[in-house]
Amino acid sequence: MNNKSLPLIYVALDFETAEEAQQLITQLDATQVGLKVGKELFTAAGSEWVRRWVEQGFSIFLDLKFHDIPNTVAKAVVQAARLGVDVVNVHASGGRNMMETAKAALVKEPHQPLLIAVTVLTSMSDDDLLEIGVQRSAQEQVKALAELTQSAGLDGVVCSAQEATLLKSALGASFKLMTPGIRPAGSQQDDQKRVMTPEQAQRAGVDYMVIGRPITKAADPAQAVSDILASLAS
Ligand SMILES: O=C(O)c1cc(=O)[nH]c(=O)n1[C@@H]1O[C@H](COP(=O)(O)O)[C@@H](O)[C@H]1O
Repeated sequence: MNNKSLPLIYVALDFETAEEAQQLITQLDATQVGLKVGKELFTAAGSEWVRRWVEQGFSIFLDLKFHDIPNTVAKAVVQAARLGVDVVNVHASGGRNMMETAKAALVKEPHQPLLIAVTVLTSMSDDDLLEIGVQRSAQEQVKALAELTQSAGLDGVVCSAQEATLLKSALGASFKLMTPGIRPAGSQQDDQKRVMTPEQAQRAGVDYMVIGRPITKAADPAQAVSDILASLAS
C-alpha cells in the first residue's frame, strides 16, 4: 500500500469539462486538498488531464467505481495505478473474487494506490435498498459489505460518515473510511440522504472526506476550503 500521507479532504470535481475543473483547481492548494475525478469529468476530459493534475502535485482519487468481471476490474485498477493516482475504487457488490483479483494485480505495481470499495451509495435509503431486493437496512448492508471488503484484502471503504463509528469499531482503526455526503452546517443537502457535517465526520473517525458542491459551487471555493479546515482544526 502507498504510505504517503493523503489529504483529509478530496474535492469532488463534478464538472462537464477539464477547463471548468482547471479553473477551480487554480484556486486550490495541493498541500491542503486532493481532487476526486469521477465518471463525468473522466469521460469528458480523459486520462491526460489526470496525469497533469498528478504532475501539479495534487493527490488524486480516481472515482470510477469499477464493477465488472474480475479480470476487467483488475486491469482497470492497474491502469489507474499507472496514472499515478493515490486512491481508486470498485463496488464491493462486485464480490470477493473481483476485489481479491484487483488487489492481487495492484500489489505488483511500483505505485500502489489505496484500493477501496463502495458499500452503499450515500444517495440510497433503506427503501431504495428494498426496491433492489436488499432486505437489510443501509447500515447493516454497509457493515456486511465492509467486512467482505476487508476480508478480500482491500484498504478501506467509501461509506457515509453516519456509519463511521460502527465500522471503526467493527473493523479497526487502520481500515480506511472515505466519506462523501459531507455538508457543512447550513449548506444544501442536494441529492444526498445520509449526511454529516465535517466536524461530526471528524469526531466519528473518518480518514478522508469527499466534498463537492459545498466547495465547487461556493462563491469563493478557496474560502470554503479554509472555513472547513478551520472548523476541523478547532
Ligand atoms: O464514491 C464516491 O465518491 C461517492 C460515493 C457515494 O456513496 N456517494 C457520493 O456522493 N459519492 C461521490 O461523492 C461526491 C459528492 O459530491 P457532493 O454531494 O457535491 O458533495 C460525488 O462526486 C459522488 O459521486
